[in-house]
Amino acid sequence: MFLNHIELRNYRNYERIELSTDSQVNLFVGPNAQGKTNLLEAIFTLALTKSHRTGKDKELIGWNADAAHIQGEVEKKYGKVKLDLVFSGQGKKAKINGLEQRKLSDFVGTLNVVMFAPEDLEIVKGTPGIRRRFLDMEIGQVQPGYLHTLQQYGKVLVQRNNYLKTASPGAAQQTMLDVWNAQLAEYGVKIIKKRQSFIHKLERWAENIHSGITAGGEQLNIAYRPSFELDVSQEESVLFEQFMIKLSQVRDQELRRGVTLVGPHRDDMAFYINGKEAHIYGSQGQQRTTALSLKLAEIELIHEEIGEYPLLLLDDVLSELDQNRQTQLIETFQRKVQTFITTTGLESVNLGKLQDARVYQVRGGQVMR
Ligand SMILES: Nc1ncnc2c1ncn2[C@@H]1O[C@H](COP(=O)(O)OP(=O)(O)OP(=O)(O)O)[C@@H](O)[C@H]1O
Repeated sequence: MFLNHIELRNYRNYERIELSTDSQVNLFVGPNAQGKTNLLEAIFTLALTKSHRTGKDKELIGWNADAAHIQGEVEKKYGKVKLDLVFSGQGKKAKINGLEQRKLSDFVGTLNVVMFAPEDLEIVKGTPGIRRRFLDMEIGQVQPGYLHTLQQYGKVLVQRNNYLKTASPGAAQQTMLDVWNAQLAEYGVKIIKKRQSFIHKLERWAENIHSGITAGGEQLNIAYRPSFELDVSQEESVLFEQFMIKLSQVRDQELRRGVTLVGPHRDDMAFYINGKEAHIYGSQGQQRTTALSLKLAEIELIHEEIGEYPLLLLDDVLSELDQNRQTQLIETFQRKVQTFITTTGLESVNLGKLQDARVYQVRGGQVMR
């Protein structure tokens, strides 16, 4: 797919810009704090209705404004689609070709993107919460129904936690808890199955790509780590039973602590290089290569799932990569993927490989060709 055009109004430090982005490779150059990341963030947000760097939508609205607007025209296999997204004090509104979408999950997935930024190293090094966010955002892009299930699970989790905090001992309490348990397990198992399938496919691509980048020197494996011992390859009905048994086993502990101790909200995933966990034993370079392999794998995975390549957004990462990894990255996208790159200077970019790039200067919320 291809982003033809983007328009921002009161989005972070952009009061108003209209940009035609009709080139395969778009390079945004400028000093620090001028709005380069904000621009990529806007494209990412137009795809997922959420920023990659904040969970607080309010931060996206320009300081002197009440609402932020992002509009874009996307060229897809079946034709052009116009996307509109508005953030305001009342929440967010999303339109596809002028038609307001009742559920945001119906909007997500129209535009697909893969972002690679320095902080992606945290997917390998950081906390389980960062990996869950990565999983959820990526699965949600290709299977919008997943986000709906995730929301339902989140609602049950909040209510169940509230109940656990206030419950007094007795038979009535057990009956009520049984109701919450069944709902938690029903949505939880759906999430677990989707995560398992996504990680399995991601591993297939990432293993290959990683081996290519390291000239066959390193084998990358990815493992799903559910919050309790579970054979995730089993059918949903079997997993449901196992989940319910686990909930009954941790019941007293949960009542004491007033919080749900097992379920997808505590899942994790692990990366192994030549059999050793990258998080613990990997060098900074190996961890960075792992993050890069993951991102490149995502591009292929999205293509496999939806039949079109996503946009690739590279935020200030080229200068961090050595020549070999830069070449691998450029060669991957040059053939098939529309790419948006930010950099503070062209000297760190392998321009020989980016002959047809369109270069834009970014200064204080203005973008010039
Ligand atoms: N809601 C907002 N309203 C107005 N300006 C904002 C808002 N949020 C951030 N900014 C401004 O945006 C600028 C940062 O832009 P951005 O993060 O895109 O920088 P950048 O060009 O990518 O720089 P770097 O190369 O350092 O990453 C800062 O000047 C910041 O004050």
